[in-house]
Formats: sequence, structure tokens, C-alpha cells
Amino acid sequence: MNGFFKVPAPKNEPVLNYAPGSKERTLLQKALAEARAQTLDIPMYIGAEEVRTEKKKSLHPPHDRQHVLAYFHEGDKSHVEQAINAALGAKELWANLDWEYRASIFLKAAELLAGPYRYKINAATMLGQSKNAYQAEIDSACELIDFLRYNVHFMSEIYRDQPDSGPGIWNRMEYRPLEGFTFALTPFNFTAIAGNLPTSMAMMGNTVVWKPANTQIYAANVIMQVLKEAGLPDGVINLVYVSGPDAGEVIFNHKDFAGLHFTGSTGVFQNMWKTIGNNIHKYKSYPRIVGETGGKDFIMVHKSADAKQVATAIARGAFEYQGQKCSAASRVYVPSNLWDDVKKYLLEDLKSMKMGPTEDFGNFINAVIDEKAFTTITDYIEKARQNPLNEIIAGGQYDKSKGYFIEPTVIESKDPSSLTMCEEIFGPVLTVYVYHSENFEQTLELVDSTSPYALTGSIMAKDRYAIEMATRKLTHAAGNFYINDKPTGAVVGQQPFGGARGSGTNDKAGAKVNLMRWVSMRTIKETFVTPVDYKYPFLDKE
Ligand SMILES: NC(=O)c1ccc[n+]([C@@H]2O[C@H](COP(=O)([O-])OP(=O)(O)OC[C@H]3O[C@@H](n4cnc5c(N)ncnc54)[C@H](O)[C@@H]3O)[C@@H](O)[C@H]2O)c1
Ligand SMILES: N[C@@H](CCC=O)C(=O)O
Repeated sequence: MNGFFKVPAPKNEPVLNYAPGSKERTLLQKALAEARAQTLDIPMYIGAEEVRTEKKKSLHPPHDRQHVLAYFHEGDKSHVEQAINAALGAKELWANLDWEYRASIFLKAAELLAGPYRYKINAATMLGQSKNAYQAEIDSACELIDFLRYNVHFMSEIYRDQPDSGPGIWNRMEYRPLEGFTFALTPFNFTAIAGNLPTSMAMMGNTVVWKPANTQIYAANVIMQVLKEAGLPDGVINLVYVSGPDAGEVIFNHKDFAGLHFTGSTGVFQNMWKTIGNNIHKYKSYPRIVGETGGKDFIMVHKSADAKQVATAIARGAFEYQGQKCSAASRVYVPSNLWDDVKKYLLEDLKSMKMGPTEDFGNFINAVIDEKAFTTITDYIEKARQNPLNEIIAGGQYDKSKGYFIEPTVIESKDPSSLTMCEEIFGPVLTVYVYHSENFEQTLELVDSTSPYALTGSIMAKDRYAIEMATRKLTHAAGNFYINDKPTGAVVGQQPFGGARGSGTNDKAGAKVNLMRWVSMRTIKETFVTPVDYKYPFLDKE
């Protein structure tokens, strides 16, 4: 590198609106039709190979269970071993490639997603994960593009951060990739997260084994195509489709395992942490463990809030993408003076929400991801129905004959510790607790202590003292805290995202702190005139 290169200043990718008659709507509809018309054969990508196996499994739109989008080739432990070997084999060349060449690949991937691949990846996310056009646009196009652009910028800031040097010496800081290989384990619900976890590690010079959720493979395949077209060398990111426990068993027993970048549920993360802890003596280095996990996200309303604003924040915060955002509001605390109005506006909104397939752009609500999620969520609804302290005031019906559809459901509970007030449901189910409007401070304590999670939350109020009190009392209740807004929709570069307590290690996605977890710093001190006499000056005077 003959120059201290400055990367292009990152900017958030503008969100296209897909209004009727817009160019983007026509192009997206074309991409959807093309995707629907073919049945893909999706291989694993290990080193330079596209790996196919005897075990083919079908992928379906969650809103249209009968339609086959693709078959993917399922692997086993031997494929995890192959992927590790490919990652280790690619390591030296990749780690020694000057950073600007690595940066170019990911910046090019961002441009490919913003341009020629935009509609393909959005269509894949709409079909494979049942996200409507707007939800796909903010995820698989904009957020993924933002992750790539901002992370390149943060990478260059990290490298530029160098120590001071005293007279006659030069101190340098080298940001080495981790020694060994890394593992990215990604969830179903965000294509952007699936793309970010492996690329953020690779960007810093690491090589990666990547295992997505099966229900996200359809769009993960597009991410891999983009990375290949952007020039990512073979073996840097190896994409395998194996069971989570199989992947874990091989990876967490390998001496060169150097880091885990996980997003998913809390239980899975805690089990992996225990396994890694039990195996700690097997590794060459202490593996880095980063995990963003579950949430029980809240909206806390003060008596001074605007009822219409509260209802809108609830409608979008709880029900966009069927409540399957880790940030989705799932418990709301409304003061008694506002409840009648909030309820009226909320029920009006819910009545106007249409539910159906993503290809019909009029549908706000689509299907939940799969049969397992459908069963879990509807079990919660039925348990809530049986509790005499609960009343289901909206929704509560579901049907999986065509796709996994669950109506947006609102439970009014007189018990602030009822099951659906406390546990993560990860679906379109919201529980409301109406508190006496004079009990604001006590209710803040309830918000803070009700769940083990601390991911997102918001306070809605006009009264500045109430906003100050909530912000202070809920210091540890959320890693992303919103004032007069819904608790979802963090934007890369603007609201770095992640939670604490049971919600994760809070190594904010799309931030410098996250990239720092994927390097191991080496301090280099060079002395220009090396001493040749061991004695301290005062020793001569004795
Ligand atoms: N905090 C965040 O930023 C964030 C973001 C998105 C999703 N999430 C959380 O993710 C969860 C939903 O996503 P999901 O259903 O895909 O999560 P999940 O935990 O079921 O799966 C995540 C990944 O782990 C794998 N996996 C599952 N069981 C495993 C095991 N025993 N061993 C190893 N790997 C295993 C899955 O195949 C998948 O690739 C929710 O809890 C949600 O809150 C959190
Ligand atoms: N970052 C997203 C949530 C990601 C988790 O699913 C948001 O802020 O809504």
C-alpha cells in the first residue's frame, strides 16, 4: 500500500417507496415473477466448489406452502470439516491482502446490491421469508448496503487509530485478523444480518464458515452470488447448510476456532457459550464470542403522550413483519387516562390492515416463517385466552391451510406478570397492561424488572421530566432506547443496534466496536538508537 487511502464517505442507501406506477415497483414485480417461475437448485459453497449432496430439501414461501421455490443441498459434519479446511487454506493470502483491496470487494458488493441485484434480493426475501416490499427494501437492500459501506468506513478508522510515540521511537498498532477461522451463525428474520455477520469478520482479514437458518437460505444464496461477483476469493466465506448442533460439534471442538458471530435466540447462544467454555483448553486462543439474541421489547406510555402517536407506534412497532423483529414491541404499558383513545385508534388501524401473500402489495401483514413458529405463537395465544385476567381485544385467529397466517393479536392483561407480558413470542402478539396514570414511577420499575431481556424499548411522553425519569430508570432495560418513537427500525450509522442483559453481548452491529472483536491487536515498538550500556545514569555517580 503506497498511500493512506480514504474510503468513500458512507451514506445511508435511500429507501425506495414502491408506490403504484413507480419504476421500482415494476422492476420488483418482474423479479418476483421470474423467481416464481423457476425452481432453483442451491448448492453449498465451500472453497472453489459448489457442493451438492444426495439430500435435497425444498424451500417454500411461508405464505404459499405448496409452491416450491428451490431445493437446497443439505450437508453433514463432513461438510463443516471441509468448510473449515477451506477457510484455513484461504487464510494466509486473504489476511495478507492489503486492506484497500478487501474494502473494494465489499464496496463493490454494496453497489451491486444497490443496482443490478436490488430487486433480485428483495424478491428472494419477499418470497423466502414472507416480507412485504417495504420490509424487504429496508432489510435486504438498504440495511445490507449500509452495513457494507459503513463497516468499510469503520475498518479504515480502526486502522488509522495509532498510538503516540516518544522521542527516538516509533510505536505502531497492527490490527491482526484472529488466528484460525471464524464462524457466522445467522437467523431467519433479516437478510441484512445474514449478510453482515460473515462479511464483517471477513472484512477484517478473517476467513469464515457461515451457516444460515434453513428458512433464509433462499436469500443467502443471492448474497453469496453478489459476493462472488464482487470478487470475494474462494474460501474466504464458506456457506454450508447443516444442522446447528452438527456445525457446533465440529467447530467448537476445533483447535483453530477463533470467533463466533451469532444472531438468534438466547437459549441457543447460552448453550453454545457453555460448550465453548467447556472446550476452552482445546483452543489456540480464547475465541471471541459475539451474540445478539432475544428481546421482550416495550413501549412505556406517560399520561402526557399523544394517543394517536402511541397507537401508530404500537401498530408499526408490534406488527410490521408479523412481529418477527427482535426489536418488535411486545408489551405496552398504557396509562388509564389514555387507554380508551389509544385502544380506539389501534383497533381502527388493525381493522384496516390486510393480510395475505407478499406479492399483493396491499398486504401489510404476511405469514410467519414456518410451521414451528406458527405452533409456538398460536400456543401462546391459546394460553392467553385461557387466562381469566386476559382479554383478546383484537385478532386471535389463525390459519395455516395456504400459508402460516396469524392475525395481529392484542391481549389486554390485568396481570403485568402474565406469560405473554414476560416471554419472547416472536410473532404478531402484543400484550397491553393498563396502569393507573398516577403510578408512572412504579410502572417504570415494573418495566425494568419484568423480563430478563434488554434489547429495545421506548418512552412516549410530552412531559420532559417524565422522559428524563424514564431514560434514567430504564438505563439498563434496553440497548436501543427510543423517545417518542416505535422501538424498531434502527438505521446503520445512526442507531447502532444491540442489547444487553439476556439480549446479547451488545457489540453493536454495524459499528466500530463490533469490528474490533474480529481483530487481535499487536503493538510494535521500534527503537531507532538502541542503547548499548545497561547502567542507569545515577549509578555512575555512586
Ligand atoms: N438481537 C438481535 O439483534 C437479533 C436480531 C435478529 C434476531 N434475533 C433473535 O433471533 C431469534 C429468531 O431467529 P431464529 O429463529 O433464526 O433463531 P435461532 O436461534 O433458532 O437460530 C439462529 C441460528 O442458529 C442455528 N441454531 C439453532 N439451534 C442451534 C443449535 N442447537 N446449535 C447451533 N446452532 C443452532 C439456526 O439454524 C440458525 O442458523 C429471536 O430470538 C430473535 O429475538 C435477535
Ligand atoms: N435492527 C432491526 C431489528 C433486527 C432484529 O431482528 C430493528 O431495529 O428493527
